[in-house]
Formats: sequence, C-alpha cells, structure tokens
Amino acid sequence: MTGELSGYDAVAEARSVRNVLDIHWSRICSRLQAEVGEVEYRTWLKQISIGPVDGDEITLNLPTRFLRDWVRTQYGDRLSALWNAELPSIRRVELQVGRAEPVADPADAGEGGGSADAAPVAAVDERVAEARSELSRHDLAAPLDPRFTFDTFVVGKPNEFAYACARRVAERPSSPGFNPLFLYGGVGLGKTHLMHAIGSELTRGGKVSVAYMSAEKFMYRFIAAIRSQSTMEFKEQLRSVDVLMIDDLQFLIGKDNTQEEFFHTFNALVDAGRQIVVSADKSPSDLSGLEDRLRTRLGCGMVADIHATTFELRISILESKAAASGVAVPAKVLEFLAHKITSNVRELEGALNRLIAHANLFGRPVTLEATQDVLHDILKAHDRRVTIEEIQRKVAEHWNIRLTDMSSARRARAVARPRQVAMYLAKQLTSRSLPEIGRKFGNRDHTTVMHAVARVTELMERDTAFAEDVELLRRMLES
Ligand SMILES: Nc1ncnc2c1ncn2[C@@H]1O[C@H](COP(=O)(O)OP(=O)(O)OP(=O)(O)O)[C@@H](O)[C@H]1O
Repeated sequence: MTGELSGYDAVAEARSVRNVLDIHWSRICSRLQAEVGEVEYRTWLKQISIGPVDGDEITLNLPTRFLRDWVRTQYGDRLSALWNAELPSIRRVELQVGRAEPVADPADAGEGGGSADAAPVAAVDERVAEARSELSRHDLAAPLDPRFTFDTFVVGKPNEFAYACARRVAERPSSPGFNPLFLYGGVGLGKTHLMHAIGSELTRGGKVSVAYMSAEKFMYRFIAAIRSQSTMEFKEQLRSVDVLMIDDLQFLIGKDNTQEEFFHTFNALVDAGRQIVVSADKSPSDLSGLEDRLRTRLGCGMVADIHATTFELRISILESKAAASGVAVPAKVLEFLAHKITSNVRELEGALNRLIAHANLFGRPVTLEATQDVLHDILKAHDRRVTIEEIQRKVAEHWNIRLTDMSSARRARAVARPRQVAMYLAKQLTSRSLPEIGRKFGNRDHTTVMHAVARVTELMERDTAFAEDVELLRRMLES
C-alpha cells in the first residue's frame, strides 16, 4: 500500500459494503423482536420498510394509514431511540404510508451476508453525505452514551481484567504498556460500554478531548473527506484529539485503504503520546484480514478480553438493572432469566426491560409465571433443548431410583419426591406445557405437575440441602 489513497478506491470499498441502513435496521428488528415478542413484532413491526435518510431523520414506510398510526403511537419513541442508538446522527423517525417491501427476517441479516452487488449505491452515498455534513459541523465523534459509565458496569470474573484496564486508561491515559488498549470479546458483552465509560470519565474535567466512533463511521468520514477534498482537515481533526476510540474494528477487514488511513492516524497519535482505545470481536492476532503491520501495532499495548458471562455475573447484572428500574423483581425471576438467557448481556437486558415494561404498564407484580408468559418467545429461542427424558434420567440417577419410576404409579416418598423434582425441572428447563410434561410422566394430569412445581418450590425455600440438590441437578442438566 502506498501514500495517499485515491477517492475512487475508497468509494469502491464503500460500495462493496452491503446496504448499511439495512444492516442497522436488521439489528433494530432483532432487538424489537426480543422486546415486544414474536406476535406483536409480526403483526405490526414486520410491515415496516425503511425509506431514505434526510439530515437527522429517517423515513419508515407502512402499507396502511391504520398501521402507520398504530405504530406511531405504540412504538414511535422506541423506534427513534433505537435508530439513534444505532446511528447517533439519526434523531427522528418519520412514519409514513408508503410502499412496504418485506423486511428481512432478523435471522437472515448477517453482517457478512449479501453480495457486494446488492449494495445500493444510494445507501452508501447517503452515509457519505451524512458523514460529510458531520465533518462540516466539526462533529468529529459520536456522542457518548451517559448510561454507559464505570458505575453502571457490573464487574465479575469474566470482565474484571478488561474493567481494570479501562479504569487505568481513564485514570492515566497514555501510560506505557496501556497504549493502545485493545478490548475484545463476543457480541454484547460490554466493550462499547467500557469505551464510553473511559470517554465519560476523561471528558468530565473538560480538559481532555476524546473522539469515539465506530470503525464503520471512520470509513464513511474518510470517504466523505476524500470526496470533498478535505482529507487534510480530516486528518488534522483526528490527530488533534487526546484520545481516539474506535469501536468494532473488525469492520475494517477487507477495507485496505481505510485500514491504511487508520494505521497512519494510529501511528501519528501514539507517536504524539495520545491514547488509542480499540475494540473488536477478536484478538489482534485473530483478526485475519487486517494488515500484519496494523495487527502488530494493535497488539503492542494492552490486550484485554471480555469472556462470556458466568451465571453469577448475569445475576449481578440483573440485580443492578432491576434495582435501577425501581420495579421489584423477585430473586427467583432473576435466577430464572440468568439460567435461560446466557448468550449476551444485551439480550438479558432486553428481556428484563420487557418484564419491567409489562409490570409498569399493567401494574402487576413480576412473578415467575408472568415472566414465562411475557417472555415466552425469547425463552423458547433460548431453550437449551434439554429433554424431559434427560431430566428424568439424571434425577433418577441422583436419587438412585429406577427410571421407570418416573412414570410408575408408585407413591412412596423415596420415589414420589424425585419424580416431583423431575417435573419441576422439566417446567424450568424446557418450554413444554404442563399437560405435555404430565404425559411424559405416565400420563399424569397437568394439575399433578402444577402441584409438583409448587411443592418443590416450597421445599426449596424451607430446606437448604434439598434446594442445593435441585440446583446442582439443574446446573448439570444445563451444562
Ligand atoms: N458488565 C456489565 N454491566 C452492566 N451492563 C453491561 C455489562 N456488560 C454489558 N452490559 C450492557 O449490555 C449491553 C451491550 O453491551 P455493549 O454494547 O457494550 O456490548 P459490545 O460488547 O460492545 O457489543 P457489540 O459486539 O455488539 O458491539 C449494553 O446495554 C451494556 O450496558
């Protein structure tokens, strides 16, 4: 790679990016689906198709006036907030009656999916135009989310190292050994949260200038600068900040020209003693597709990974978020959620928010039953696919009874109690209904299962040793 890039190359790069708005919209759809449930999503929101972006406003189309009005009153604010969270330059959502093309199912919307040819040039142009107007307003960076602070970040084993490194950078930026700080980990585990926390902490005194932006934004800014022949200003702007934070660096894979520009910016800043913070989904050495020299430099400072959450961390996060909401959420419900939703914190948070919204809306207390009902769709998607047969086998082994006793008519306590526990676990760990569970236990009635669930719950509250046994079984079945 050599010297100054040609605008043509960079624009070609941008054109090879799939319809960026579609990608953002797909992410928003996934979130909405998780928040409102499959039925509501399919009934109302799946009818939306995205229209053009004009300044800070995006148009969303709905096929009928009725649908438009309904979506506007029920979801208008939420849609604006979600768009703004995805693309901070979008501040308003305009809902109008228009031709609605079917929205891709969130499930089909992988970032890497779609052919390069499918990328509508108009969408790229829009992003570039948006980036250009931001540049002319000297809005170098995206605003920091005030909710993402160190205080609201819950620390546990999986993230304590990354947290400590982030704290250290916030306290003493550009310390040797911590520049760059490279945070990596799976989706929704708190990388962005930590970066914003560093930014907020550093800008609090008003003396340090911080620029935070996604790698994607970096690319569009760069292209906009090339198109408006203002690359020098762009470079100067970038190189004048004290701290530069680039989120989701993996976006630059395959974008050689933007990578090169980033590499030069990176070197200029580090050489001038400024701090760089970068996040990605993989470690520098695993980011194949990034230029070797860039990977090497990225790995030169502190590399900190955020591991997948543990049950304990999920519980702490839920407790903290429930407490902040002011809604009383029983420990049993939090435990249930922490067991069921293990993929990432974003989804866990989404599930809790939905429970809280329902509780506020209907003024009803949050119970385990209500949780299973309200989050039915999410829970189904996270069903670990533990089978009732597996549960019966494990429980029978644990209490040393015959497997056939799970469906036999024997009522001796030594047999009846493990059977009740197996029914309880079947209710907790599978999405089977009470009658379905009853059928698997020798065609018992659903009221028998209900009774078993209540009895085991009650015993667990009274008898710690018994509760530990049940908990252990649950963990064994889930792992
Ligand atoms: N340890 C934590 N304590 C409190 N909230 C957390 C924690 N980890 C993640 N979250 C929350 O989970 C959500 C997702 O986190 P974030 O956006 O930082 O993830 P990410 O790792 O940047 O994900 P992506 O890979 O999608 O960019 C945010 O709302 C964040 O506040």
